[in-house]
Amino acid sequence: MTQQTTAVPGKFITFEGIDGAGKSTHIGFVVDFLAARGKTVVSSREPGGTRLGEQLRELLLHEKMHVETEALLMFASRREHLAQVIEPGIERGDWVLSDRFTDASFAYQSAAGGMDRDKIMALAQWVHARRWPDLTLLFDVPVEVARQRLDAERTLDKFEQEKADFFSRCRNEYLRLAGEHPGRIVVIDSTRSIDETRAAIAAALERLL
Ligand SMILES: Nc1ncnc2c1ncn2[C@@H]1O[C@H](COP(=O)(O)OP(=O)(O)OP(=O)(O)O)[C@@H](O)[C@H]1O
Ligand SMILES: Cc1cn([C@H]2C[C@H](O)[C@@H](COP(=O)(O)O)O2)c(=O)[nH]c1=O
Repeated sequence: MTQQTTAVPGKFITFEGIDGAGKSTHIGFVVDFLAARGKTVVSSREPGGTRLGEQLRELLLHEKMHVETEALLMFASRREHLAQVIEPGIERGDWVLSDRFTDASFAYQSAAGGMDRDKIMALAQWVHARRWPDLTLLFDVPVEVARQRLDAERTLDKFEQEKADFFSRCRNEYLRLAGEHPGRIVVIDSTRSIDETRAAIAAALERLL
């Protein structure tokens, strides 16, 4: 008789926040934290995470385009990411981390870019109706703090060059989403020191372990 073993499904954790909020700073910490607890971790990002997705990322971060084209390309990248990285990883029992997912489309293309929210929801239902993150860490800082952090460090891409009111709309939408999904989205006060922020992240992760 053949015995079939089915892996316990893994988890899906996403990182969100306005540009410069500090989310990328903490992904390495989360990888180490979970690995130390015996989890196999896959760390990825959107747009990107696959060969095609990284090509789309180049276009999305550097070419001006209609906001609906932008949303469609974000979801094209996401579809490939789900097929190649997210779903196979979760099925293997891995913990899949993604630097951004669909909440970013609500914040950037809809709230800030002006696209109809229902169209983003329709794309989300089409592309990943049954797959939403188990946990979303929302790194929250005032727009001015994020701007100072970005200015201190790099050449700005298309989104990072947007004005303060664009990021205010993004931030407000992220906070609105957190209010709508309190069981999934944990707001992390990212104005605190890196160590204090890590402690808040660790507490949120413990809930999933
Ligand atoms: N808690 C913190 N205190 C002070 N500086 C911080 C803190 N967290 C991050 N930073 C700094 O802010 C800058 C931006 O951080 P990071 O690249 O992680 O932001 P991000 O949210 O991933 O931005 P983006 O989405 O644009 O990539 C970095 O220089 C980082 O060192
Ligand atoms: C997934 C996703 C991303 N964006 C924007 C948000 C950021 O400005 C960039 C990605 O850059 P990061 O440094 O890796 O955070 O893309 C978006 O507008 N919509 C999306 O769905």
